[in-house]
Amino acid sequence: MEKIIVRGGQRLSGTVQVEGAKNAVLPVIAATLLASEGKSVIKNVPPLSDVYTINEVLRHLNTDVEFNNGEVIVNASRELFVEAPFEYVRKMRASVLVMGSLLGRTGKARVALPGGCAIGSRPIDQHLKGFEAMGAKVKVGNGFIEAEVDGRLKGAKVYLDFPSVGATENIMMAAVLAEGTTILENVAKEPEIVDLANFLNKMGGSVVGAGTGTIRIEGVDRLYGVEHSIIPDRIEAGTFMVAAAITQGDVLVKGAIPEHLSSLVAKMEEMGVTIIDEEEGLRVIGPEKLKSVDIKTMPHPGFPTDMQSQMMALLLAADGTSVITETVFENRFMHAEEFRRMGADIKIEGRSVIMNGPTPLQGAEVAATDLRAAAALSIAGLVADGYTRVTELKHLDRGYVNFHQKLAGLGADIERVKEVEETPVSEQQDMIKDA
Ligand SMILES: CC(=O)N[C@H]1[C@@H](OP(=O)(O)OP(=O)(O)OC[C@H]2O[C@@H](n3ccc(=O)[nH]c3=O)[C@H](O)[C@@H]2O)O[C@H](CO)[C@@H](O)[C@@H]1O
Ligand SMILES: C=C(OP(=O)(O)O)C(=O)O
Repeated sequence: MEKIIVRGGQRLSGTVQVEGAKNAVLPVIAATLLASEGKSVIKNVPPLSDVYTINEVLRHLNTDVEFNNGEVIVNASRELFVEAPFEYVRKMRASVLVMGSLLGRTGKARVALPGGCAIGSRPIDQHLKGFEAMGAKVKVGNGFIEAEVDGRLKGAKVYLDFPSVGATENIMMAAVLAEGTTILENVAKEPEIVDLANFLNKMGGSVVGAGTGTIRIEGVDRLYGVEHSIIPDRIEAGTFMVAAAITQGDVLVKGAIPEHLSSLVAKMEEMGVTIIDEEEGLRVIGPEKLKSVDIKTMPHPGFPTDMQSQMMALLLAADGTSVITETVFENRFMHAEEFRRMGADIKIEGRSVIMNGPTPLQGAEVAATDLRAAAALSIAGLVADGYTRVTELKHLDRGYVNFHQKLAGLGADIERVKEVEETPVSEQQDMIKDA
C-alpha cells in the first residue's frame, strides 16, 4: 500500500499542465466500438487506471487496443463479443458505457450490474429507460443487465428524469446507429457530452444540440474510425486552482478552459481569489484571507460535485461560516469525517455540511474515500500543521496523473511512499534534528 505524505506550509508557485479529461476519454473510448471500419486514434489520453480498465473491457469485447504516449488506437472492425463481466465493472462503474455502443452496433449487450459505490447508490434506470424506448428488451438477473433488440434500435423520444451524464452518453451512443430520429430531452450539458458528440459526428454520425438541454440524433447505417483529441480535464484544473488558492500561491494552470470552469471561477472570486484569464490557461493567486461562501452542487453549468471535496478543503481555510449542499449524489460527504480527523469544525445536516472557519488544520493519517477526496485531503495537508498521510491511493490513480509530482513541481513538500518505507528521508532528518 502507498501513501502520500505532505508537510504543510509551502506556498505554491509556477506552472502546472492539465491532462486530457478522464470523464471525456472514457465515453469516447466506449464509442470507438461503434466503428465497424477503420481505426480510431484518440489523442491527449491520460495514463489513468480507469483508462487501462476501459481498454481492457474493449479488448475483452474482441477489439485491438494499443495505448502508447498519450494515444489510444482501437480497431473494432471484427465481430464484437457482447459481455462486460463484473471484474471490470467492479473496478470502474463507467464500464456500463459500453452498453449503448454494443446495443447500437450488435443489437445485444450484457453488462454486469454496477452496484453502488462510496458516493451513493448510483442506479442506471435512466440509461435503461432510453434503451427500452428504442425498442430493446431489458432484463436484469443473476447480477447482469441484458438488453437485446430484434434487428436495429428505433429512434425514439426520451425524456430523462434527471440530466444524468452517463445516461445521456449511453443513449447517444445507442442512437447514432438506430433507425430514424432520436430526441433526448432534459439531458446533461457537461463539456464531456459535447466532446463525445463531436467524436460521434466525426465518425459519420449526426448529433445536434450537445451542450443544450435537447439533443437530436439522426441514425446512420455505419460509423468509421477517426482521429480525435480529448478536451482538457476541468476537474483536474479546478483541483490545482484550489491548491494554489489555499496556499496563497500564484500558479498558472495550463490548459484550463475558462468556459468549462465558470461556476468554480465565480465561487473562488467571491472568496477573494484572483483569477486571470491568460492565453495558456488560468492564473490563480490566493489571497491572505479567504471569505466564506455557500455552495450547492448541480448538473453543469452548476457547481460540479466533482469539485465539492476540494472546495471543502478551501472553505475550511475561509473566515466565517460556509455551507455546502450536495444535490447530485446522495452520500458524497465521507471525506468530511477525514477532515474532522485533521481538526476541522464540520457539521453534517442531511445533504448539507456546515463549516466554521478558518480551521487551523493539523496533520493526521486520513483515508481517501474516492478520487476527489484523495486530492482534497492532500490539498488540506498543504496548509496543515505537520505531516498529513493520505492512504487508499487507488482512488487517486483513477483520476490524477503524477498528482504528487505536479504539486512538488509547484513547491509543495510532498512525497509518495510505499507503506514499508513509511517515513520519508526528509522527515527522518527532522526527527534526528528534533531528538
Ligand atoms: C465517468 C464520468 O463521467 N463520471 C461522472 C458522471 O458520473 P455518472 O454518469 O455516473 O453521473 P450521473 O450524472 O449519471 O449521476 C448523477 C445522479 O443521477 C443519479 N442517476 C443517474 C443515472 C440513472 O440512471 N439514475 C439515477 O438515479 C445518480 O445516482 C446520481 O445521483 O457524472 C457525475 C455527475 O456530474 C460525475 O460526478 C462523475 O464524475
Ligand atoms: C465520481 C467520479 O467519477 P466516476 O463517475 O468515474 O466514479 C469523479 O470523477 O469524481
